[in-house]
Amino acid sequence: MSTVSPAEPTVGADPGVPLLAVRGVTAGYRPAPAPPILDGIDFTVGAGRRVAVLGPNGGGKTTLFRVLLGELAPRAGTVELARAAVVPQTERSRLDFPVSALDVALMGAISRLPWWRRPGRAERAQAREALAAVGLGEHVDRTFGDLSGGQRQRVLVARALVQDAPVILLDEPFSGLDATSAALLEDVLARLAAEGRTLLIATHDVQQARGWNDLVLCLNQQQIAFGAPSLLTREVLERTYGADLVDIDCAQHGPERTVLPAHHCDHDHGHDHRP
Ligand SMILES: Nc1ncnc2c1ncn2[C@@H]1O[C@H](COP(=O)(O)OP(=O)(O)OP(=O)(O)O)[C@@H](O)[C@H]1O
Repeated sequence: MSTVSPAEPTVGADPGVPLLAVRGVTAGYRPAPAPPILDGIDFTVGAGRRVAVLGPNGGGKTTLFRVLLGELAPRAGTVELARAAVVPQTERSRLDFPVSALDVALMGAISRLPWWRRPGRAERAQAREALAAVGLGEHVDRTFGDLSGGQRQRVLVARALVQDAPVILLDEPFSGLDATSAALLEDVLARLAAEGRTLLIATHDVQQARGWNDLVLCLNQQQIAFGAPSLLTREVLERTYGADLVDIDCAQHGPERTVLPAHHCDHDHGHDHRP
């Protein structure tokens, strides 16, 4: 499923009917001859899969998501997907708007409704259901900005559920969450995958990606590798993270886990400790 030759970026195909197919994509913010931000991206993913999208800062994870959402047209190549919803980084959400968790989840209905229809009773019921599905049934009327980071992240997952998209893109959803909040979110994501949704999850946590035992996509402007987490060898991690890779000798990572991206060691800092 994977090779790691730099001259020949990995082309990956997840067996089964693809829900998402990215074929030979090159993309950038400025036209050629400016170098592209992403080059030679080529993978397919079937239903019900979690894909950990790994890469250094500036490696192109968010840019790939923008291409998948149709916000950035590729310079070359094609993207085929039914419909995608995005769960953005919560730090980028406005927290000073006086909106409730229900209001935020309800925003997911707007993209599905014709322009003349405002969300009504059916959509409100759906938003409540989505909030209950992410474990926030008791918090529908709470102000979004007053919720913890983990709760806000789950409200944004509920909004994506209301959009009813088969593919959900999550941009570093675990960033800043403490262990309890991260575990709650992990459970929600595992359930969504079990229901047949495909999740692309940008993360800096290589160990977490290994733990899911699903799929990993390693990006460093080029596609370094795509396939099962077993491909996360030292060589692949070196090519993915380059200078960001550090040798770890702390006991918690075990003797076989001697290299990790630098962010991994920082991921306990700055946590929001409300679940
Ligand atoms: N709107 C933009 N216009 C021009 N360049 C951009 C724009 N957005 C991102 N870039 C550049 O594209 C490159 C890839 O950025 P991107 O945000 O996709 O990386 P990332 O892997 O998501 O990084 P991080 O882990 O830091 O979020 C970076 O060099 C960045 O400066």
